[in-house]
Amino acid sequence: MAKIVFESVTKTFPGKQAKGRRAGAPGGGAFTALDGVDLEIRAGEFVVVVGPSGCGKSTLLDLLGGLARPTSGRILLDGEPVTGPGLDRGIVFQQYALLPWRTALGNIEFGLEATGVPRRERKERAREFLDLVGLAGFEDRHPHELSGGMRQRVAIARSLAYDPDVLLMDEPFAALDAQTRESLQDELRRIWQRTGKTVVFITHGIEEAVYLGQRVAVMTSRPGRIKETVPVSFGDRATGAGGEELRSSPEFARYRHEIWTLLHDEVARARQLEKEEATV
Ligand SMILES: Nc1ncnc2c1ncn2[C@@H]1O[C@H](COP(=O)(O)OP(=O)(O)OP(=O)(O)O)[C@@H](O)[C@H]1O
Repeated sequence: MAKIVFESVTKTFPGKQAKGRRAGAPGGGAFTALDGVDLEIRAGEFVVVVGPSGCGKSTLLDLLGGLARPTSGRILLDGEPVTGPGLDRGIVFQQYALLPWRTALGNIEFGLEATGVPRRERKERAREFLDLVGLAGFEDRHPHELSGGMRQRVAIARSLAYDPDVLLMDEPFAALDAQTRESLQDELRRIWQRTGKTVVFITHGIEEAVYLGQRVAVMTSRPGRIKETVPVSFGDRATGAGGEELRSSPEFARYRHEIWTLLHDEVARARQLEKEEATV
């Protein structure tokens, strides 16, 4: 049984740009962000979702996180429909969403308070996860005393600490500089391999998608659907190859080109749509 199933998931929002002639706006004031999304994700799989701006990637993740409900269709998690947020899913956003008045350790502990873990155990577990993301020694720093990359590490540790089965990540590294982003990508892959979590990761970056994903799901422009999913595997990953070696390999370039080609038409279509809207 698949861990996560999207079954003909459609999401419309009321009252936005009701231009009858557009596919994304069927009239009556409704705006269709997602239209018949079908996707299955296996337990322990790392799936990356890419698509043009505004195609509904975040909406897809919000629905899976239970932060919003589909207009039609359903999302199953372990065979059960998702009806709201739950501790079985951890979410990491682009913005760190850390509590500024709490230390790094305190922020991770905060995530555990809702789970009923006893206080002493909370502290221990928070330390363990701070260690896992490479921040041992930074327990007592407040968010403003940490770099962007470190803050995002704390956010990841906070999501992992309460041991969700599924990690949902919405462009978590987008605001970081290239070097920090690449080192966090390595870190995330290592954590994923070690913990066996199911990861659904959204990005704009084709290279990031190829580097991270076991499968890359490419979405159409608005209204969003899954256009194609591309399985990604590198022969030498098993031998521990990563970083520059992998990024500069011919296999990597082939995947990057394949996904770029799939995205290209969709991005052009999305731009055209934006232009038309700006002139109406
Ligand atoms: N609560 C809402 N009410 C109305 N429209 C919304 C709402 N949330 C999202 N939308 C619209 O739905 C569409 C899809 O938005 P979404 O944020 O999911 O796209 P995205 O692919 O994540 O975009 P980006 O890549 O730019 O972050 C957009 O046109 C957005 O304006």
